[in-house]
Amino acid sequence: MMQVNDISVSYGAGPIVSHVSFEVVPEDKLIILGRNGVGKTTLLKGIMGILAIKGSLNFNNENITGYSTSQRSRCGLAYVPQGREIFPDLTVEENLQMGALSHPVHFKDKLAEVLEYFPILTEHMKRKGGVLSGGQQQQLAIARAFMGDPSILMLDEPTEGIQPNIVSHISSILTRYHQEKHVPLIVVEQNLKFARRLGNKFLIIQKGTIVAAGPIENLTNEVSIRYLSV
Ligand SMILES: Nc1ncnc2c1ncn2[C@@H]1O[C@H](COP(=O)(O)OP(=O)(O)OP(=O)(O)O)[C@@H](O)[C@H]1O
Repeated sequence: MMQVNDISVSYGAGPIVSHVSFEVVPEDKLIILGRNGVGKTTLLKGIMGILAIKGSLNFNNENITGYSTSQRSRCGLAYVPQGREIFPDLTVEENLQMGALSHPVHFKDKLAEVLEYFPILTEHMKRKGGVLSGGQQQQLAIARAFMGDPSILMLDEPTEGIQPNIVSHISSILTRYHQEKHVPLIVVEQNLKFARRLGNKFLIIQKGTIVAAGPIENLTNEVSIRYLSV
């Protein structure tokens, strides 16, 4: 499905992500963990083509290393960035339309399908995205990604600053979406409870390299103390 082969990413000086390799198959809900500043966001941005990478990236047997971000989107890669980055001055409906740019003909059908996952958004369709609460904005950002019918979905800290009951709701929505659509997830996360509940595999990054990886059952308290405690 997706092979990340020996990827390095830098902002100029030394590499921030260094020789990272892993594979994602359709069954996967891969959680990427690591302390602050170790390169998790940089890795996702490299995969999404927002930052240039060294190494290679294959998606569905296609080498997409040289593709631009929009070409990667058209291949089915979707990314919900940290801080959500919805369009605050556009309405909820317009935000969702932006997510459906690649499928404008089927907008109404897709909208109805996506709102089944996020019924809360139905009552806010005409409001500006910027006036929604943080939890609602996060749901809008994920809903917008669903509108593009992604083949793989990457999320950067979807629980950051979100109250616990919405965190658990988001976990349920992502689990259901994954089960129903068979879309693999790559989720950068600091919330261990959320990670264990959602994920089937994990990897931990330290100083830009993978230092631990495996099935989620192996993300023991001992491993978290060793690599994640501050
Ligand atoms: N635009 C940039 N220019 C230069 N350095 C950057 C830039 N963005 C991030 N960095 C540096 O790259 C390193 C990794 O940052 P990154 O955001 O990928 O970490 P992270 O693991 O996602 O952290 P966090 O958990 O805090 O979000 C940090 O040292 C950061 O200061």
